[in-house]
Amino acid sequence: MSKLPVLEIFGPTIQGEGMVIGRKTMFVRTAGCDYRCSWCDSAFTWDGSAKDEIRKMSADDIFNELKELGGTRFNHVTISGGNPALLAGMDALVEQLHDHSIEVALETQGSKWQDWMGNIDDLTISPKPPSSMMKTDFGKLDAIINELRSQDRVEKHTSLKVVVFNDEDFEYAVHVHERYPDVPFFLQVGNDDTSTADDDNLTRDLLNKYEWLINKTMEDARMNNVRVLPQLHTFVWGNSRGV
Ligand SMILES: C[S@@+](CC[C@H](N)C(=O)[O-])C[C@H]1O[C@@H](n2cnc3c(N)ncnc32)[C@H](O)[C@@H]1O
Ligand SMILES: Nc1nc2[nH]cc(C(=O)O)c2c(=O)[nH]1
Ligand code: SF4
Ligand SMILES: [Mg+2]
Repeated sequence: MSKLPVLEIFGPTIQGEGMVIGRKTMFVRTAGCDYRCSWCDSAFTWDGSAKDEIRKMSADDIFNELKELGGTRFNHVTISGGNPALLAGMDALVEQLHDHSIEVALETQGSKWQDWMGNIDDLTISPKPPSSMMKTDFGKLDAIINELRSQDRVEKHTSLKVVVFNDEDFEYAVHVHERYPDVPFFLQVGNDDTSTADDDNLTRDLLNKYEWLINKTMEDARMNNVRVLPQLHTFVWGNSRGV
């Protein structure tokens, strides 16, 4: 059985972002990413700083640890990273969770497709705006969205989520929404201080940014069918890891 590089398993907590915000969930965070976003809040998954914490785990190992931590107090697991879509061997974990009536969410940036992504219950695709310094391969993203459309996964099981730091990012978000108008769309506030431990300052700053993003959306006729969200977990736990 193939082994997966795992950096964190935690929960139960709440899903702090996107299409199932507020949902009670466990998290599995894999190591490794094909991107290097300038503002990545999980850079430890790819910058080498946590390389000693990476564990090679089978689907069984991961399932057992989820059960040890969460017992019977969960029925939803979110797989994030890093980019879990780098890992072909994730299919076994998704199947095992489904066999136990546990729903599965995935966070990925839309740069890679794996066949098991067609079985994800809550699939968040988060293409990266200019402030990240990454370049979206729209040919790749088109192919992924078309694959999901052909499997009838778009309406109920998929969403797009774009993090916005500035006006240019907002225009990028408009472009993505207009390119895939049938995919439920979320705007997310960017956190530009992912290392501060001053939660009061961070919260005030993020609330102001949320208000800015709301106002921009309210004024824009191209963005009538979107949802605007903060990262809810940062309001409760700041920049802490494993929550
Ligand atoms: C850490 S990423 C891991 C999954 C995948 N690599 C991705 O980017 O979608 C999870 C989510 O956090 C978002 N994110 C990362 N850094 C952020 C920041 N500084 N502020 C707001 N959202 C951020 C990403 O855009 C993504 O939607
Ligand atoms: N509570 C909580 N919600 C989240 N939603 C997306 C997360 C991620 O890092 O992918 C995340 C996370 O790390 N924690
Ligand atoms: S794609 Fe996701 S994990 Fe990778 S660098 Fe960007 S935000 Fe971080
Ligand atoms: Mg996060």
